[in-house]
Amino acid sequence: MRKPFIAGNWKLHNTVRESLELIEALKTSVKDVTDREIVVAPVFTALASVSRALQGSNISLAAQNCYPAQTGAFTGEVSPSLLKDAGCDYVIVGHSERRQLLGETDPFINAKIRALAGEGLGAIFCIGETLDERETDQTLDVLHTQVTAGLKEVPAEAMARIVVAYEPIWAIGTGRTASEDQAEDAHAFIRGLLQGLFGLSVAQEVRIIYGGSVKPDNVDGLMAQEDIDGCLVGGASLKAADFSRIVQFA
Ligand SMILES: O=C(CO)COP(=O)(O)O
Repeated sequence: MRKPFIAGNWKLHNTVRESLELIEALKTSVKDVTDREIVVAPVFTALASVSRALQGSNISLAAQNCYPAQTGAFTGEVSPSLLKDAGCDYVIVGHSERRQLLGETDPFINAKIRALAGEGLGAIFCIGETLDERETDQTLDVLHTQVTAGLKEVPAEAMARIVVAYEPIWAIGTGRTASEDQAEDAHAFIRGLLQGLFGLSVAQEVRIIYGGSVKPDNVDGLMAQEDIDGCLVGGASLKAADFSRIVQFA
């Protein structure tokens, strides 16, 4: 039985004060939820404060990025061990915004996932196709490449802490969600890829979550699909009422 995993990716939003206001509102509205894993990913500068505010709550903390080395001459970068020290349980890796805007490649993303696994941290591993790739029937090829390259040489034991996020790029921030069938087809395909890489029992345990314009009014239908185990929410995670409704999907 896969526990639903609902994560809010705050992207480049919210000062420390705004982050704390959002967290206080969210803590109150989801305090009775026990059957779902709830995660928020603030900006780096708010991690320590949000971590303190989350102590004793049912919400976990994620960072939005990491560098695949623990220490060294890497100006401006942050390592998995420092993120763990700051209170993080998860790190988002491979987000399409970083792939597209910052040129992150599959091997680099793979190195981050292995570094996180080595530190015992979870990864929220994002994959997904562009609109052009979908329209030219390349979606499954793209997902195949991203999954096999991103999870190369990742130990099967680490998969218990890795959540795969299917985020079709054309659905991110556009208000255009993948249909329930489109999302379910992609998720079932990804689960099959995981089975090929790690075997049936691992594939059945890994949470595969959907991201791309998830809102209070479409979450219930998405979550009703067999292979959709949660959501990675951008815009709607910045409003406590919307995110709390998404967490408490029907
Ligand atoms: O990129 C996303 C989450 O990582 C999705 O963003 P939106 O929910 O704003 O479409």
